[in-house]
Amino acid sequence: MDLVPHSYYLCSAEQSRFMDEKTISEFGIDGFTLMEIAGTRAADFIQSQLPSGSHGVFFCGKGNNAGDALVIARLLSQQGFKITICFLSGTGDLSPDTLENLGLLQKLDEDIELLDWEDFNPSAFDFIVDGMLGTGLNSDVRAPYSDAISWINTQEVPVFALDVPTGLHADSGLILGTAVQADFTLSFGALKTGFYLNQGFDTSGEVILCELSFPNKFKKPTAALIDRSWVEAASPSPKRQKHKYDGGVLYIIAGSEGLTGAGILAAKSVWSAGLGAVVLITPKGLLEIYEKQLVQIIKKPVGDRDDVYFKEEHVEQVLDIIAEKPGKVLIGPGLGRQQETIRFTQSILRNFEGDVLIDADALFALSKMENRKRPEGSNWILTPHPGELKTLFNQEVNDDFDQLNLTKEKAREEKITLLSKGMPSIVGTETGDAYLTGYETRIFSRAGFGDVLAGKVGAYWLKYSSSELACFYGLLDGFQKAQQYFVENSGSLAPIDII
Ligand SMILES: NC(=O)C1=CN([C@@H]2O[C@H](COP(=O)(O)OP(=O)(O)OC[C@H]3O[C@@H](n4cnc5c(N)ncnc54)[C@H](O)[C@@H]3O)[C@@H](O)[C@H]2O)[C@@H](O)CC1
Ligand SMILES: [K+]
Repeated sequence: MDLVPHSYYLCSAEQSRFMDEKTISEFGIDGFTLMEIAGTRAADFIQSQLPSGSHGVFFCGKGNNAGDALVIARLLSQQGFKITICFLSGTGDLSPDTLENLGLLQKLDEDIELLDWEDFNPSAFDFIVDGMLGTGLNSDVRAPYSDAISWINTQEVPVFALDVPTGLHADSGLILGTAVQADFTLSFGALKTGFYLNQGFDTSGEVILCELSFPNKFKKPTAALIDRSWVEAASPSPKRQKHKYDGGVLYIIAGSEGLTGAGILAAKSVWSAGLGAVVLITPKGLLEIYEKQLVQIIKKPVGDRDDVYFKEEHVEQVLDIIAEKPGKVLIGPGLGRQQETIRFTQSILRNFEGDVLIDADALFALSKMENRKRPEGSNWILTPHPGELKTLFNQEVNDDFDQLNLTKEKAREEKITLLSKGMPSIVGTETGDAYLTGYETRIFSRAGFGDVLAGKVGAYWLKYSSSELACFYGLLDGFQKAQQYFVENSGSLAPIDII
């Protein structure tokens, strides 16, 4: 996680509380000051979005989330905004800092409307601020909070959620009962994992990080967001190649009768990432197809003319080929699930002491393997989709939060790099770190895109020698190509064209 700027860290509610408490008790900045900073940053943002004189309604609970809302209300009232504040649980039981902020608000001369939910009279507001519940949410949202949420979600004016949209679980991104549908979420101190998991992506709107004064040493994130800016800054400059084999060769072991498309997509994807040294290993019976489709790419046939899928008897030959030049292996796309192919794949995985990217049908073969120990000196990247992840580790994955936890846990336990495809896509590393995409990646689950992604990951693995960077670039570039294709072709999908 050393390479990641802190603004890309993703934290849980507990980690947010931890940073808060440590900053207050050990570092010496009190909670009231932190609340003032949070509110100031949020007020600046809201002000930048709206004309002065706008009328906002601020929904407040009784915890510190409401305190943030009261700071914002106070600051905006001084800038010509009209303010209505609606308390969901009255004002008799406010947290100490929130109560203090209510006191400050009442000292102002401005005409600020303060009322309880029972007296709330829906009228035309220009914007809504959600200061009901933040990281303190601990169960399904109760009335009257749920009633307020129902009303908020029918309004067409901008909704600014403070820290977390009320009802969204900050860790899992699951909606507890009901949740505020935010246009903007102003997240304090650190981004939350829940914005990018499960319903979080569709509930949080645009996420804005409002930095607080938490010292970096207290930041212990659950994961980090993958972003091109820091990924590029963290990449070593690729070694200048004199010869096309200098960076090593990517050997692709793919394809079977009826599934040659997967091998073609993967090989073209590697090629288009600018990697010249690609060798496609194929059963001899399929060579003709590849000769027509992959003119630029070197093919090495194994077995006999009537072999149209890999068999155990090809293992020796394949091991000899991949030992010819230094490089890495991509195994899986379109291999098929014949018993003989499964045994072939397992034997390669058991015997090859090098770097292997395991995808698609090779993941299936791996999941059927009794002893899954990696050979000494080998490094593995696995790229399962959610179904393959379940089969591989024989565990239920009910939602994205499970997927994040399982990906982290298994990557660390098995000392592998796990790129778990889905929305979001999650990368788990052998050191126990996790990274996830904060953008639309559902496209990778469409037929063909998995092969394109595997090709890209393989190419970048060779280029940078880092399995993590390989996964990040695969996800960034694969997505960029797919998105570009979508725009140009108004949504129709044909992966063969996007590589
Ligand atoms: N120093 C601090 O503590 C800071 C806190 N900050 C803010 O404080 C928030 C956390 O404050 P709190 O821990 O007080 O928690 P919240 O303000 O999120 O809410 C806690 C209150 O909500 C009630 N509650 C929990 N679940 C409920 C449900 N399902 N239905 C109805 N009521 C429910 C609890 O009984 C409790 O009274 C953060 O999200 C952030 O907005 C920021 O101001 C930064 C500084
Ligand atoms: K909130």
